Amino acid sequence: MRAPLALTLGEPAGVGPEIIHKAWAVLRDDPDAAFVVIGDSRTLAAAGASPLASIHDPAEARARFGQALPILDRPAPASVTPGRPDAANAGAVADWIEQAVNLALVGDVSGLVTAPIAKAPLYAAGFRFPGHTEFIAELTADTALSSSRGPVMMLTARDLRACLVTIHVSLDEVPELVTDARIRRTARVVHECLKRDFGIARPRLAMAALNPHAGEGGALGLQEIEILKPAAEALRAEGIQITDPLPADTLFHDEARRAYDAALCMYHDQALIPVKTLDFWGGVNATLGLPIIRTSPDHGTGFDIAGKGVARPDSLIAAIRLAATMADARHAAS
Ligand SMILES: NC(=O)C1=CN([C@@H]2O[C@H](COP(=O)(O)OP(=O)(O)OC[C@H]3O[C@@H](n4cnc5c(N)ncnc54)[C@H](O)[C@@H]3O)[C@@H](O)[C@H]2O)C=CC1
Ligand SMILES: NCC(=O)COP(=O)(O)O
Repeated sequence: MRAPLALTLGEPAGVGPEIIHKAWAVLRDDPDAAFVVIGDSRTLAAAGASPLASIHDPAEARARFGQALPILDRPAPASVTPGRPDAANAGAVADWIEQAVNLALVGDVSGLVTAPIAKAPLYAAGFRFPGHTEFIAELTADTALSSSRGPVMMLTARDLRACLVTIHVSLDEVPELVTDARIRRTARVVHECLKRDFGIARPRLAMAALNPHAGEGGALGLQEIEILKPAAEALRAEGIQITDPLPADTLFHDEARRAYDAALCMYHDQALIPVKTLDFWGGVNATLGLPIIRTSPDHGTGFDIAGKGVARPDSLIAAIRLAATMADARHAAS
C-alpha cells in the first residue's frame, strides 16, 4: 500500500483550517484518501477540528485516519485571528510546504495537497516566489526526473483540463513570454502527464490562440503565425497530437470540450475563467512536471468568510481525491 498524502495547513487565518477538518469528516472512511496535516494544531482545533491525532511519523497516519485527523504539529509563532493574516506567520507557512515536499521526495508521503496561502503576507516577509507552483519547483529542482520538467499549472473542472503556458505574470508581459520553447515544454509535460497519471493513451491537446479570432490572419496579432502555429507543427512532428491555435472564445463550451483532453492556454485568466465558471466548487489546481505530486483547491484564502463556518470543502476534497488517483497511478506503475 502506498504512503498517505500530506496536506499543508496553508494560511492559518484563511479558510484552510476549516475546510481541512470538513474534508476529513467526509473522507475519513476512505483509506485511499488518507492524509496527514502539516501545520499548527491549535489553529486547526480552534477552527473546529476534533478529534486530532498528533503523530510523529506519516506512517502512523493511515491507522489513525478513520478515528481522528492526523497532524504533524508545527506551531505557528504568532496567534491567529481568522480573516487577519499576520506576516509573522509567513515563515512557518513556507516551512510547512517545504517539510511536506521533503517528505514526498523521500517517499514518506505519496503526494502533496496544499491548502491556500495568501501571497501578500508572504511577499511582505520576503517570500520570493509567485506561489506554491514555483516554490515547489525550486525545492525539487535538484531531484532527477525521467520525464519532461515543469512546473506546469493545470486547472481541472468537470471534463476540462486547462494548462497554462504563462502563470502569474502581468498581462503586459504575456506576449513576450509566449515563446516556442515555453509552448513546447508545456505541451510535452501535459502530454506525458496525461498518459502516466490520467491513463489517457493518446492525449489530444487543443492550443488556445493568444489573440482574438486566432489573430484573424495576422490583422489582430502575429503570434499565431510566427510562434503558435510553428510550435504546434513541431509538436506534431514529435508525435504529440495538438491542434493549431484555435480562437479561445469558442474553445470551452460543452461540445468543444469533447474534442480534446487538455487545452493549452496562453495566460492565467484564459484558463481560470472557464474553469471557475464551469465548477468553482469542484475545481482543482495540479502542478505537473515535478518529481512529486501536488494538487490544491482552485480557490484562495477566502478571508471574507474565514472563521464564519460557511466555507465549502468541495474543492479541497476534489484536490485530495485527484492527488490520491495520481498517486495510485504512479504506485501501480512503479
Ligand atoms: N492555491 C493558492 O494558494 C491560492 C491562493 N490564492 C490567494 O488567496 C488570496 C485571496 O484571493 P481571492 O482572489 O480573494 O480569491 P478567493 O478564492 O480567496 O475568494 C474569492 C471568493 O470565493 C469565496 N470562497 C473562497 N473559498 C471558498 C470556500 N472554500 N467556500 C466558500 N466560498 C469560498 C470567497 O469568500 C470570495 O467571495 C490571495 O492572496 C490569493 O493570492 C488564490 C488562489 C489560489
Ligand atoms: N490562481 C491560481 C493560484 O494562485 C495558485 O497558485 P499556486 O499557489 O498554486 O502557485
